[in-house]
Amino acid sequence: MSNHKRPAASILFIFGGSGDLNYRKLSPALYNLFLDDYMPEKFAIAGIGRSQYNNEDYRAHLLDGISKFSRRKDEQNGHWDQFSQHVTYLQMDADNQAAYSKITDYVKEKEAEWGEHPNVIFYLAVAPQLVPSIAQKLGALNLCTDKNCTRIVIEKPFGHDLQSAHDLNALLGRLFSEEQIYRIDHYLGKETVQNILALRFANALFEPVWNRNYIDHVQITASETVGLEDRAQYYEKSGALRDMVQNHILQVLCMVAMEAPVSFDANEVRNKKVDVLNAMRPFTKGEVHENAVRGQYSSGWIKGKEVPGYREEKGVAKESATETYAAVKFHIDNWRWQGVPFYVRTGKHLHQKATNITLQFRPAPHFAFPSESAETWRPNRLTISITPEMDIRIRFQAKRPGQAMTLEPVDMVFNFDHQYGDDHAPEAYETLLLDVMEGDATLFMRADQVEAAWKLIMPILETWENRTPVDFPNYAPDSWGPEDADAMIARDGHAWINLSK
Ligand SMILES: NC(=O)C1=CN([C@@H]2O[C@H](COP(=O)(O)OP(=O)(O)OC[C@H]3O[C@@H](n4cnc5c(N)ncnc54)[C@H](OP(=O)(O)O)[C@@H]3O)[C@@H](O)[C@H]2O)C=CC1
Ligand SMILES: O=C1O[C@H](COP(=O)(O)O)[C@@H](O)[C@H](O)[C@H]1O
Repeated sequence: MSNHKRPAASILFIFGGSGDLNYRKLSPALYNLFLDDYMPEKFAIAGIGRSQYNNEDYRAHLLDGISKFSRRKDEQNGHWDQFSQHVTYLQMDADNQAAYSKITDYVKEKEAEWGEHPNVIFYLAVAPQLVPSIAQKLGALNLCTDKNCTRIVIEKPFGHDLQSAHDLNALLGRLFSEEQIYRIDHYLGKETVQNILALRFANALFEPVWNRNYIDHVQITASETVGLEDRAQYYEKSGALRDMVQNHILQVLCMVAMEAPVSFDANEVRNKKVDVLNAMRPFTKGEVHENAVRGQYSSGWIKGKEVPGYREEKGVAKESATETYAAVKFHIDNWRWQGVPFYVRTGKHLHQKATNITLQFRPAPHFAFPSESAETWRPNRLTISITPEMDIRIRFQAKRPGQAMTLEPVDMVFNFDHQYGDDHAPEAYETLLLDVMEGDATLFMRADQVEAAWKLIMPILETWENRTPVDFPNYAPDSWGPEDADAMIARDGHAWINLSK
């Protein structure tokens, strides 16, 4: 979030250095930061895992990931060779406290080499059950007297429910100060998500209409065409509500609904966001049915490919009740948003990969045009497309050329690619890793935010867990989800907005 300069000397220890997240996302992000001259002048990256690698093999493994997943590949111009000299592999079992001497030794070695004490960043890209034990062992190292130079980054999922998130926060709070803890939500690192703040708070144009007086309702969609993708072990215990709504969607909703921050200080922005979560109306268990819909995909076809139903996927229980789709109608009980429903939905194997937010406006107070022109009239909309399309569009009425007063909805569009070219945007993990090195936590979730989000969805989770879904599977691949979700929004006289490409 800050205007970036090069961070101070830093060592990044990546627990899970041999894992998938590091291979596909973290290493490519660090490499791109290096190419863009954002890495500190003095830096070291140490991947940690039990798998066997020497430094050379490990670097070759990461280069393979970069060649497949980085937005910029190794272009044989010597950059990779320079970057890879900063990369080391530490083979160790994170369950073994004695092995952590490898970390302290490495820090001492770098201190001696660089003649200064670096920031020490621990990135926990490991399964959530390992996090408490690693955090405890790191806490016991007492690595630096100035606490703020040690930082710990925690990947999602942060807890499985309110209680486990609370317990994890309590544990981390005993070992580190809140300023040292960076809870990742990669959506917050997306350019288009950060741009919501610019749109709202750097322009005078939108704020006067950004409220219940002008906005009829808000929709947030995060639809995916992919299915389970071999992630049964994680997803069977998670489901769409935990995987996408509790974190990404609620964080995006907060950015749409928050009050203007006084500054972009990390705590000021996060205070304003948590105010939204605290103002959101919790459901009683009796209200869940009216306000939340779950779904699970059947077998079928998507984009010309035959796919199994969720219950037939590898590692999934035959009678699995895990939802691969969730839609919820939220209410925010404050002056700005009273009476404005926020409809959110997400799902796997849906018709389109699209994450977007639409604010639909109320009609103009008086319609003075000939009655025939009402037929083509459509409500104003402001749509922010986050991924894969990256644009902001405003739909308004225009007069179609001709002698008759015929109204027609047209779009005014700001498209990131057209404006900046298509290699403009850093990946979310680039932004977030740079922020961690700089010590800027604005785009990370604070303890109270995470718990407020869990608190909100707990009644839905508990209701669903106690009631077996009788109608699963209830939507076909390549569709827009279960009919019940259409019925939920239709009861309010609305329909889901499916943007066409
Ligand atoms: N992959 C992704 O795209 C995303 C992942 N995440 C989150 O990131 C985390 C990691 O996911 P992912 O990379 O996919 O998982 P993987 O299973 O691919 O990697 C797990 C890593 O943990 C290491 N590990 C496990 N046990 C130990 C141990 N006792 N000591 C040392 N290292 C150990 C493994 O190393 P080794 O086997 O060598 O010991 C491996 O490097 C999860 O919390 C996941 O939810 C979040 C968003 C996206
Ligand atoms: O965190 C997650 O996000 C991805 C979707 O992310 P996106 O950046 O591609 O929109 C989702 O597929 C995954 O299930 C979830 O864990």
